[in-house]
Amino acid sequence: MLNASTLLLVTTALSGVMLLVLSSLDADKVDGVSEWRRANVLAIVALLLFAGRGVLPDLLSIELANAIFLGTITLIYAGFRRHLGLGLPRLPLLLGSVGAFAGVLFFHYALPSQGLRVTSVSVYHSGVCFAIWATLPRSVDPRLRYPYSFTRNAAFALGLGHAWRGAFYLVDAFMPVTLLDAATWNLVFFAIGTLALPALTLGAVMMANARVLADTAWAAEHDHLTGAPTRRAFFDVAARELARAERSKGSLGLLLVDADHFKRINDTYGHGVGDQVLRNLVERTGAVIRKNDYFARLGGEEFGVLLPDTGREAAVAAAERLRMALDSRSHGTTSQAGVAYTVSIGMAMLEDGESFASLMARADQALYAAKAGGRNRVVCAEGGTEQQGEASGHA
Ligand SMILES: Nc1nc2c(ncn2[C@@H]2O[C@H](COP(=O)(O)OP(=O)(O)OP(=O)(O)O)[C@@H](O)[C@H]2O)c(=O)[nH]1
Repeated sequence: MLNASTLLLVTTALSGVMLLVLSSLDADKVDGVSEWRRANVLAIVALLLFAGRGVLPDLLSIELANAIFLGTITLIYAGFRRHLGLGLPRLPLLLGSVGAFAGVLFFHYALPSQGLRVTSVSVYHSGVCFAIWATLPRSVDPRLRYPYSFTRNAAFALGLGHAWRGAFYLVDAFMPVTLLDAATWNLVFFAIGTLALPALTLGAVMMANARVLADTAWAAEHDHLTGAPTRRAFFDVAARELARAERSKGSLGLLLVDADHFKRINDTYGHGVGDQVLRNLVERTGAVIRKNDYFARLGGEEFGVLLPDTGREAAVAAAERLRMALDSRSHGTTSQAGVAYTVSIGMAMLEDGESFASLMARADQALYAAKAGGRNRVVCAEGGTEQQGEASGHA
């Protein structure tokens, strides 16, 4: 038969399991994990003290147990705030927890009422659960959506549960209640009180795992130096765009962008400045291309831009606009790296039934022609051969 003592032991075991799961996460890499861990350690201590009611002195099984339990929910909340990069509203938490603990003391020694002690503690727990619910954002990266909505919903349900628990014991404030009583309502409210922590920790673990996976996926798809998408991501997007263009009989343009005399920049100013030039190139390109265009670092100082749904003329104009935006000499400024640089661009338009490898090869030939033609220019490939000078820039 289920009774409160069994529930206490099950919840203690659950907190132990949560602690083990949290230990598998790197606290240095995931913000909030150390707070969640400490909360579960404290929960185990508090639950064991609650279970010792009648055996241990009241000071331990009531005052100390409740004080620690107030600390656990506070730490869980602190973990969520830190995980989201937010500061902690210390004053409301301090006032709330001190108020709840004062209630425990008052309704133990001044006006003894087990029910009102439960109400004092429940009001604080309810407030913190609603604060967690309000803190977690609704719109997040799709990869984080499920863990966030699970945790928000759990926090909201627990906030309601605690509020109900507080109100229930407020109404029957002076009825003799024993916390470890097996009465049905008592058990339900007891479960709400004790299972809140494992439920919120489960949400926290799911959020932390999703964050680690999302960060890993981001790192695999983005270049460490410039933050631009990688060659691998570029080819994935290119395959999708090629299929889409074929299906809708739409047009697809490709630009290969290569920094001019980059070796000279490295040799003259050092690799650090070369790196800054690459970052600057990525930043400026991001500001010039349209939202629908896709830009990636293909390797070294070479970049690719996919121009979906773009006709030839518009693609030429986009390439020329990009070349000019990257030519710091043309508007009399230098890059943030402190050195002027230019780029050459090879452009090709997808032809009927053409593979992406062939499109790349034609854009590459056009880029080669742009370099051979004096650099700082755009050359467009035409069918199997490139057309020089159609949109050439200044040499
Ligand atoms: N600083 C820095 N340099 C890089 C990076 N990746 C590649 N490079 C350098 O880029 C230079 C490319 O040199 P080249 O292929 O000779 O081309 P280039 O000097 O730009 O000459 P053109 O392309 O013909 O105008 C090499 O010196 C590489 O070491 C990087 O991430 N950072």
